[in-house]
Amino acid sequence: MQHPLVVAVDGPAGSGKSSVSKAVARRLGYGFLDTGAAYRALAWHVAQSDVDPEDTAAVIGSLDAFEYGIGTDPDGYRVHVGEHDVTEAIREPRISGIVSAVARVPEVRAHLIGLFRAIIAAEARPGIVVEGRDITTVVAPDARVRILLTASEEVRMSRRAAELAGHDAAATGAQLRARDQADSKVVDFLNAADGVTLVDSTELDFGQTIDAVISVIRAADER
Ligand SMILES: Nc1ncnc2c1ncn2[C@@H]1O[C@H](COP(=O)(O)OP(=O)(O)O)[C@@H](O)[C@H]1O
Ligand SMILES: Nc1ccn([C@@H]2O[C@H](COP(=O)(O)OP(=O)(O)O)[C@@H](O)[C@H]2O)c(=O)n1
Repeated sequence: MQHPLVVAVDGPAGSGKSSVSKAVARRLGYGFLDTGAAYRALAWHVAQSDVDPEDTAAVIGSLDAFEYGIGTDPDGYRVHVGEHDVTEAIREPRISGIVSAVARVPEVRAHLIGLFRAIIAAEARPGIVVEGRDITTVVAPDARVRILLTASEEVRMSRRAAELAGHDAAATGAQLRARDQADSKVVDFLNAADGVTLVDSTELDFGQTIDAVISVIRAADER
């Protein structure tokens, strides 16, 4: 028996991974880990250090001074880099615009994957919902529950645009599409790998999507 029970959730930008996983964790009394936040926090750190995100060697060099802090409480979710609370700053379009360049570096991925595995292993709650792009395939391929959460591109764009009210909706949509294209060259999060259950939220509202994910977890529990 695996401790904690790991629920791995992957999917493209705006599919609902973060909000749905957090709500599922809350409902089940599980921990929650947003792995994209770590890539975003590193992109923030790179920008803060005036490092060119396209300069691979400099990005790798910046890992040494990257003091990342994140908890797994779905209710008290804050992201820190050193003393800085970057929870809101890492969601800004200027960070979304450079995060893929940082995330494609293999040394960066190896470093952060080690961190994620340590956080998962240290989880004290009975389970943890971990969401990202390569959780079902690379970070936790042995997870008890593996889900690919998708939604049509149109729906994902309109959800993200609603969230970033005040920013240009067309620019937000174009950035989301460009980021998915860049990210999908590094890991495949558009097709469900063997043993991964597809949950398509295009026609589901938020509550129905949470219920769909919980049904997959319950079904796995009964196996
Ligand atoms: N099934 C759904 N129906 C309507 N809105 C949703 C649904 N799932 C997620 N959302 C909303 O869409 C937005 C993007 O979700 P988010 O969890 O940030 O996606 P991701 O982490 O995959 O990028 C959020 O504002 C969230 O509340
Ligand atoms: N497991 C992961 C999670 C995120 N990422 C990278 O981190 C970025 C931000 O991830 P995110 O999950 O916060 O993005 P959204 O889908 O929430 O917009 C992605 O665009 C990827 O470049 C990754 O490479 N692998």
